[in-house]
Amino acid sequence: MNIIIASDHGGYELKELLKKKIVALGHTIEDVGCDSLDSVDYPDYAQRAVDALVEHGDRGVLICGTGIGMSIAANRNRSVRAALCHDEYTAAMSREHNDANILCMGARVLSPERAQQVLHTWLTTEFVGGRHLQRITKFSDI
Ligand SMILES: O=C(CO)[C@H](O)[C@H](O)[C@H](O)COP(=O)(O)O
Repeated sequence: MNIIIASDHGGYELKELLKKKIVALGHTIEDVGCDSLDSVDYPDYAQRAVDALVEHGDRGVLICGTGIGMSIAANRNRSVRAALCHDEYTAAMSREHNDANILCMGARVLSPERAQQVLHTWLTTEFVGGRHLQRITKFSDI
């Protein structure tokens, strides 16, 4: 898959670590910033990632301090189902039940080890469809 990744300054170091993990899993990666620990505004990077995802990406990974701001921003786009995940269970459910196309994580919430586990689960879990397809289709009515 082609994975679009972005962070703000709070997620920059975790982003750099997770890029290696994504490549090791055999995916291509497109990093749309940020590029340092300098303070930036997370909606700017959420928007860059969403634009790239909608245009040519398969999935997205967004990281800020809590993951909350990135998830709020990304979900403003109607093509996005961004899920803020804290553990392997929420990561698996966001894929199996919600067909999440963006994973959001908080670098100030998760240890680097936990974040890598969450990412691995999220990238390797498939949507199960069925009643869950019926439900996520209703997002477009809201
Ligand atoms: O989700 C967030 C905000 O809703 C993120 O945690 C940001 O990374 C955080 O707000 C950044 O805070 P800072 O004090 O400017 O580093």
